[in-house]
Amino acid sequence: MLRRGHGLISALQVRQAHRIASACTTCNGNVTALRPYSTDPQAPTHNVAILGGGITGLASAYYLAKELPRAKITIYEASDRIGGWLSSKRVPVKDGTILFEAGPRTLRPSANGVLAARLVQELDLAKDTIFPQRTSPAARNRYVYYPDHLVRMPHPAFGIAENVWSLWTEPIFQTAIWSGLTEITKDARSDKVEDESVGDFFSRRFSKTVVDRILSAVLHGIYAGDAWQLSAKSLFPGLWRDEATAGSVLAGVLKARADGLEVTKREADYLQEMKSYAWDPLLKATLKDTTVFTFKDGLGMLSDRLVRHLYDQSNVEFRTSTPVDHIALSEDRSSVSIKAKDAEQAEDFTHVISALSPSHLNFVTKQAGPEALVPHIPSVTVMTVNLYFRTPDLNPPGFGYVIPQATPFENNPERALGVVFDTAYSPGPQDLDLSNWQITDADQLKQARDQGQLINVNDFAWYNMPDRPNMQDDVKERGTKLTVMLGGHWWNDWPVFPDEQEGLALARSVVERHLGIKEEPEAWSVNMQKDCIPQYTVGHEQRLKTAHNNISREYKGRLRVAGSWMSGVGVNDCLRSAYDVVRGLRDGKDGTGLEHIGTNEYVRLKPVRPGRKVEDKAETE
Ligand SMILES: C=Cc1c2[nH]c(c1C)Cc1[nH]c(c(CCC(=O)O)c1C)Cc1[nH]c(c(C)c1CCC(=O)O)Cc1[nH]c(c(C)c1C=C)C2
Repeated sequence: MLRRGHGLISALQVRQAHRIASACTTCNGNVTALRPYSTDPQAPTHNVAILGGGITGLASAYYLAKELPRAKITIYEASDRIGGWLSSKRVPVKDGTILFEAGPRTLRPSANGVLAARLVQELDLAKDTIFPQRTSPAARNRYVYYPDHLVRMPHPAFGIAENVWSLWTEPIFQTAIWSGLTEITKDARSDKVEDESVGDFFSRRFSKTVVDRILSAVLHGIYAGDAWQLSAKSLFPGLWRDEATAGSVLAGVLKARADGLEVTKREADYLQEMKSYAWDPLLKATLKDTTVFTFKDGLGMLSDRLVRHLYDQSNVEFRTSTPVDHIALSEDRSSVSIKAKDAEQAEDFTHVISALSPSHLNFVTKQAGPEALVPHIPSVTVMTVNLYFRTPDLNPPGFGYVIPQATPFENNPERALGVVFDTAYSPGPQDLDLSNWQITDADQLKQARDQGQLINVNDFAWYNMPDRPNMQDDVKERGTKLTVMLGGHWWNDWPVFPDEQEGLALARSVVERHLGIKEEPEAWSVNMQKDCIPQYTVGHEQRLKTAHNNISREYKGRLRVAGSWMSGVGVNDCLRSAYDVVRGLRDGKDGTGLEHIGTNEYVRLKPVRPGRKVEDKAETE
């Protein structure tokens, strides 16, 4: 069995271990001197095992330590690495180092993302955060590749003329306006329809062309999934309900504008709670000006910082390289025993939080097949290929582009899902040069900082006005960094996936065809993210209800679940499910983490009055 210190060392990449060693006041820079686990003088109230050391497991441990400070917490992770899909690495290039993200790369500070923003404050990450402004091209310019070129999606900031011209002339928008205008005239679905695919739902309400050319692109960018398989009820619960209650999606949206948005009671309570948070005023102001944010060493900084924070808690133990073989409820139902693969004996815990995928959970509960604890939830594999080119500005300014299902095969034979323009998220060497600044008076900026005011330079909000902005790519000359996303549902039936060299060749072929980039990349990285995105296919809600009933019946509140397979596949959603599962445990309910699924209690939020700023709206909602 691994003790706390040993577990930590093997848990982290060398870079992480060094960071922790230097940050930990009790370690004297020597990782082997990290103190072993020590118990609280007062008996622990709960003895909780967390299965899985990805972002959900880490966040669950974090919220547990906060909400139940006397709980003993043990984190089991099968691999020798903590952090799961969050995977950032620094790569050398000729004139410095650049940062490659294999998985998610940005976070939104709204809705479930308020939790991420709170972690920025609580883990003292604000000074390492990069805040692209909501007016920046990274935030505004989003492209879709259809049928053979990039189309910039309309945005109020581009003006009526450009937006109308684009809507009128681009084939991607064919039928979009007319189907939007006539949506309200279409019959509502029958009460008997329990769920249907996003494709079927939007085809009925709007048009098939809208699904194939626009919506499927959006779904690629989030789920890497197939519009004709994903569930309308689970992905668009608000619109699904609008059709049932208001007769049409448009009528529902108009009603929400007039009378206020209808949300579940649980959601309203969460939003209320988020509103009362004690924000650092400067961070709050900075976040209001931001739609996405990231960190100077990538999103991996979030998991690193969580690990460091947890390590400092005497009641938290990491067990890495420790796959769990099975778990079982004790006969008197007072505990769950966990048997790790190489352990001689099982260990008892009062509660277990599983941050595992459904198939892993079924494996450890020995309830797979027809007896599965959690019904099968499919997932897709995404290959991300990071490319770094010496020449700057090889892509148009913006966030990147997604490729819809309707893009003809000859224009996307690689079956790419999209390309992210990573250089847009981070200041570059040009931002160090004062003469490049939109505001050049540094003294004035510093004065503003001292008064706690927000400081924006070029496209970024500079939290606390550092002498040097946070940059992901530490280079003398700016280059172009892109990530090509391949696979997803396109690879569903493939018996084998491309290897590294094939992935690189596919990605280069994509950027040559779509962006005209023929240059040899100076650095690259191919990352196979096997089964990384769960697919909420038609009937997903029913599967979650079944899972809830099974877990509740078999484990009587002793086993609870969290993760990306239930109510959202993003990092923010993982944080939210961790937050909720811990609060369920704290409140002592006989919950599973899935008790909210299909709840029918709705409340109406206050309507947003015209003229009110969007950001104020986000905060209230
Ligand atoms: C590994 C690839 C991923 C793809 N989607 C996700 C991942 C991790 C998950 C995801 N992506 C987005 C959302 C919406 C919520 C949000 O936080 O914005 C979710 C849940 C949006 C998004 N899509 C792309 C980016 C850069 C973002 C912002 C969030 C992030 O950094 O992941 C680009 C993109 N992601 C995927 C594809 C195919 C794609 C194409 C350009 C798949």
